Amino acid sequence: ALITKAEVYHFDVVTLFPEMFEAITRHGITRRAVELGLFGLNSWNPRDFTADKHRTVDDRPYGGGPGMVMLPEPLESALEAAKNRQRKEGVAATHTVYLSPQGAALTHDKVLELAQKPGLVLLCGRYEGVDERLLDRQIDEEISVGDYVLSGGELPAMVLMDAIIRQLPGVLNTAASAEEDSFVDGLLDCPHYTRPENYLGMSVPEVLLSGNHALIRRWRLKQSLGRTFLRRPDLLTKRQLSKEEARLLAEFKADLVI
Ligand SMILES: Nc1nonc1C(=O)NC1CCNCC1
Repeated sequence: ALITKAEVYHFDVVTLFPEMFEAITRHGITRRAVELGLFGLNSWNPRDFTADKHRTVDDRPYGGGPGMVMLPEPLESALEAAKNRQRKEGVAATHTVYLSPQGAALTHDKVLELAQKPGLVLLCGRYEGVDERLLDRQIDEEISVGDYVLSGGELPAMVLMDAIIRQLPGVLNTAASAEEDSFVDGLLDCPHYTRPENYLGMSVPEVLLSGNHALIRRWRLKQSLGRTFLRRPDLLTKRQLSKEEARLLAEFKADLVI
């Protein structure tokens, strides 16, 4: 098939720790994607937008209490610089996401939705958080990667970026996108095996050595259904099962030693 010129996805990240993002630009699939020019990443450090000698980016909270809050002015300037860069790169309507536990839980559907845009501005918080007036002015959407507290928004930002990058055309080869599909169709992945055939006395399920691709497909689907039932029954409530899937799940349950 003719490979169309893939558009570049533009990330502009506001962060006190830009070096952290080497975790995705210098390794693996995402490194290859940036080298192929499938996405671009610019970072904007609020410290570079301070006006005082000490390059202050945080201060004590009004109302007292522990910890510090990020000052709005350096963030405002850094976000404006980030948005200007997005517009220069041709992103007509910028979309700014703030990563925080107060955001909506990140889902695969949200990843797909954001991957359709031409780019994103990502605000990474540190300390207790960010002055609410900055968020009111600047943030289109708040997203959480889970109900636990991290030291900064950088790792959540990289989780979101990685998931988006994998959706961009030209990033995943067919094998990797097959892996993606198996996961994405709302079920947990099946078990995987590779050499040696006998590992410390443990063998590989016979069906996988049979070369019977119909049986192998069926076994894998049954394992995905069974694992989802055992480990994440909540996912099953959200997913219609085909007649074949319902039958395979029933078989899996019957095989369980109760
Ligand atoms: N969970 C999270 N999903 O997105 N961000 C998350 C987070 O824990 N952020 C920290 C919250 C405390 N201040 C520093 C940042």
